[in-house]
Amino acid sequence: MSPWVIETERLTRRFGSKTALDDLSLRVARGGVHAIVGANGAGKSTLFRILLGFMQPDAGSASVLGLPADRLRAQDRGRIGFVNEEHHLPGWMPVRELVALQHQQYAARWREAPLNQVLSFFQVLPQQRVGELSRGERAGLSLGLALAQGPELLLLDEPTLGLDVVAKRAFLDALMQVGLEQGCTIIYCSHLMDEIERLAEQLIVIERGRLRYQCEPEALCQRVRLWQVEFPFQTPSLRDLPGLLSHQPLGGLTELLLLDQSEEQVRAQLQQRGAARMASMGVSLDRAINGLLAQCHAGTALHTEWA
Ligand SMILES: Nc1ncnc2c1ncn2[C@@H]1O[C@H](COP(=O)(O)OP(=O)(O)OP(=O)(O)O)[C@@H](O)[C@H]1O
Repeated sequence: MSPWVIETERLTRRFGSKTALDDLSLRVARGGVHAIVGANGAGKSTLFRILLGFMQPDAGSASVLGLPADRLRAQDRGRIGFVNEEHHLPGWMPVRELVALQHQQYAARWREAPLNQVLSFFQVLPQQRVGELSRGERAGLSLGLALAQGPELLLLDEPTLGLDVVAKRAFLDALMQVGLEQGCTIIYCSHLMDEIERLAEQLIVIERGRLRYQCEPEALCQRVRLWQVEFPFQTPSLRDLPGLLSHQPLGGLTELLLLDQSEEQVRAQLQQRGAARMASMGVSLDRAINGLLAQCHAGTALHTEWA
């Protein structure tokens, strides 16, 4: 059995002049929750579409559960659960009928218990029509159906988009309680840092269709430091500062986020630029990821890469 739940090799997908995935080589080990983060348009949904066999790459290859993604059979697809923010479900159908239909389709692996657990979590009733459900309840139903498939891999593409804080918490609680109990690998794509912070055991950062970082959240936090610096005269240009992720004024100070720099190097660099006083501190995961994404948006070159 392949140790990788997902493996892509130089995966490339273009849309006209846009390159959504650019030579993306990625390996995801089985088990746990892996969060994919990236700026808007980084290629996350395109990657999911290819992994699910909904779209073909222009070059490179992708395999899921050790099988080529472009040749998944119906029974292989049944091993992969998918939930996205749209929760495409037939509105006219009563929940009971939809559940029966899915049960029929995934009979071999069907697990009623996680579905019932999620439905009671969201207080969804069997006789309700899907179209009458609130957005949060539909999200719960989508998750419940995906879990009932008994998936080995669960792909979640911004599943809590548009949910209020209570529904979001209920969704994540259900996911953690039920999804992880089932032992499936969860790949979670989100822009919401509180969710990433709560769920992710591994982080995958994609920038413009390329893999930039794959590491544990704590490892990323250790690599990013926040500096508060006082420039008594004019603030110099900081664009060429090694490891710079972002900078912004804060009162009379300048705040800098720097990646992979030693204290001594930074102090020397800042003193050269006229800094009078400076202090450095650790950052939360939220801040570290936001710094990386800000840098991705700015399109500045990385001084270090690890992927
Ligand atoms: N069907 C399509 N036709 C044309 N361009 C597309 C299509 N699908 C995606 N793209 C382009 O490919 C790039 C990657 O899109 P994708 O949806 O994969 O990004 P994403 O990381 O999921 O973004 P977001 O976080 O905003 O959802 C974008 O520039 C997008 O405009």
